Amino acid sequence: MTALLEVRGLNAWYGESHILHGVDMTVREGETVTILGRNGVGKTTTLRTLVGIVRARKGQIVFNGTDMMKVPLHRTARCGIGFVPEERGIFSTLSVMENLMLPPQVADGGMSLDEIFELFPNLQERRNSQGTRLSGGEQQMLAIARILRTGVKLLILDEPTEGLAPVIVQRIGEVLKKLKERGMTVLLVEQNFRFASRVADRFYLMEHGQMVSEFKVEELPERMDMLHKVLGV
Ligand SMILES: Nc1ncnc2c1ncn2[C@@H]1O[C@H](COP(=O)(O)OP(=O)(O)OP(=O)(O)O)[C@@H](O)[C@H]1O
Repeated sequence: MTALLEVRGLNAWYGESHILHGVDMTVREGETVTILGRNGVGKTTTLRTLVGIVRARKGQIVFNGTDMMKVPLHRTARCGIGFVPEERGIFSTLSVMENLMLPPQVADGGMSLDEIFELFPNLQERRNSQGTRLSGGEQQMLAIARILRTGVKLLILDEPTEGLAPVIVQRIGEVLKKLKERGMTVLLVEQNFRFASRVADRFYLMEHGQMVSEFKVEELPERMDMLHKVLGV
């Protein structure tokens, strides 16, 4: 598999606070990769730095052949990276339908409304509901659906299952599996280890602003002792 995203020696700062200390990671085309780690180690900051929200950064980010260090935040989606933040980023005063009609198509391969509603039947039922009236799970699905409309090649998700009921978590897992079948590449941060172990092909474990370990899903059994110690899973 070819590397879609290559990150080398990535450092990032919030003001004086040095948060990322040389992050190295690779995401290959079609893979689902999960970043694991305790609270506060820099997982969210890694995603925010990759997409260019955190600009105080140093190092290399190459995506699909483009040097992302030179790309302003508003051009990130055009380059093919879509980001769903923890707070989801939908327009809560607009309806489901309006939220789905707004995102610009940035590349070929953006999903049609029919495809979106096939993947998220509940969004079709709620098509006229305002964002604020949606459940947490529906909001998360709408946030993902909005990104899928654009045609990006890499979907980045920050804790997509946070605060959601087990049945909804399972639905999101099914969505990610279907996206994988379509060839989508996904990078996510996830605290829910059970969920992550079902959807991911590969994991990075993060500590103190660096990736300290990298392993495939097949290697999970032999890593469980270490993960138990670090994450308490
Ligand atoms: N906007 C900010 N300004 C200053 N410091 C921040 C900011 N956001 C996060 N931090 C700090 O950066 C460090 C890394 O935070 P980050 O959110 O990336 O961690 P995380 O691994 O995603 O953990 P969590 O699961 O708790 O979000 C923490 O020490 C946090 O307090």
